[in-house]
Amino acid sequence: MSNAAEKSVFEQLGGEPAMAAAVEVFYRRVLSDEHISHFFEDVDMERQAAKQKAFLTMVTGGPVHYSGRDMRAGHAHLVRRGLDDSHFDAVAGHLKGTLEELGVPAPLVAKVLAIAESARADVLNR
Ligand code: HEM
Repeated sequence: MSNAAEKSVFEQLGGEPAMAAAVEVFYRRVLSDEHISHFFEDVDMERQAAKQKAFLTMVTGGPVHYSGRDMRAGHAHLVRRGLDDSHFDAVAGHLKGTLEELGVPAPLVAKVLAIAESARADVLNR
């Protein structure tokens, strides 16, 4: 694994410690955005932190593996509450902003966003 191109984006970002920093920034951004923060109101804090970490680890190809069915099931109740493309776009935007704030190189940011984008249909249950 000496070739960086063979590493997952998760590893290229710096693995676990980088994820911890990213979770903090991402969490702050999402919860301070009134367009999407209401979806997180009834979610308990501990579970929320784990969710954010799972989110970032998953979209960067780290050691968390949810199937498409899990992503569908995990967001189905949110879709019933109106979750749509505008909310997905907002979360993707915060993901981008988080990585940029942490100084992640643009090509790597683009890779992460492409991975996140690939989950859109499942997250929105369509
Ligand atoms: C690439 C896009 C996304 C990924 C990879 C992702 C990932 C995840 C994961 C791994 C979970 C935990 C599932 C479980 O075990 O229950 C989860 C739950 C959740 N997601 Fe997402 N998510 C995405 C998009 C979104 C969006 C756009 C929103 C809302 C704006 C959102 C809001 C939530 C909430 C509120 C929960 C917790 C639900 C609950 O506990 O009741 N997610 N997400």
